[in-house]
Amino acid sequence: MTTQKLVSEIKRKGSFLCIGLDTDISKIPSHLLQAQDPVFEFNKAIIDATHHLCVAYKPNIAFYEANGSKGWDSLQKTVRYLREQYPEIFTIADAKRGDIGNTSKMYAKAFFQDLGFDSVTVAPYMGKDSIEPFLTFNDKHTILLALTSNEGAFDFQTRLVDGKEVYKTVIEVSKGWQNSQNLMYVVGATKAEYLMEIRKIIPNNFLLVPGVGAQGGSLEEVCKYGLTEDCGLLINSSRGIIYASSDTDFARAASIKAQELQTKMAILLHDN
Ligand SMILES: O=c1ccn([C@@H]2O[C@H](COP(=O)(O)O)[C@@H](O)[C@H]2O)c(=O)[nH]1
Repeated sequence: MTTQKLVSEIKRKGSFLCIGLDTDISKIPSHLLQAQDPVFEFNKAIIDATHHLCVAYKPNIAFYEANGSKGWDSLQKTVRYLREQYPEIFTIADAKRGDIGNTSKMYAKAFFQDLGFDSVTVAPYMGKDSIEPFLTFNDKHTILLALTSNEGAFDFQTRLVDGKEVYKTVIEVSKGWQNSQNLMYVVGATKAEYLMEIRKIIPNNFLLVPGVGAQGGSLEEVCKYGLTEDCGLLINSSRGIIYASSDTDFARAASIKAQELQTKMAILLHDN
């Protein structure tokens, strides 16, 4: 999906919500466990109940890998379902990959070609040759970890090296990579106070912002410095939406939580 199409969907829906499909088999309602693929049934119900309120879904690959080959089946079925039923939705494989060039090429093939995701998250630690194989895919987006939402972000990312924070160097250097127009960046909602500085380096790039909801990040704080003319933000919430109820009403409960965020987003977009 092109950035232009993503922006037009954000405007049409009045939403820049991304729903995280971090589907943990031990947390899904017990009545679904009789199904042949409980994880897919859960995802399908969540998607059907919330697709009109969000513009993106982000399955975190760890939750699928943890179930072995069955997990990959559930993931594949989920992405196919989204592509066939809701082709206007932007899909994010939260996989945090990156390796030497020829290995990254295989990761890119797996997530963009085989699974057909619109985007994948990657770690910048191994540098340019580990990321460029992802960037060669046109109309696909590579989402680079910049400043993550967890406490451990302070271990390396905010450290000064040659007088500059590592996360700023990551963003600045990555702007010079081939096809860097295909880059988006992860910035945690718990780090909203850093957004003013980040927007000075990348005024227009889309940011994927996890950490609203269960991690306590504030939507309003993120928007204060993160919003651009074209929105420029995808705000993710996973547990806060998909586990709103553990009973038979789980999909409706998820849609209520998603609606709460979408309503606030529509106002923020309107006032922007
Ligand atoms: O900095 C980061 C990068 C990725 N994540 C991922 O986003 C979701 C957040 O889930 P919640 O349940 O809404 O807390 C999850 O998949 C993380 O692995 C992140 O939180 N922070």
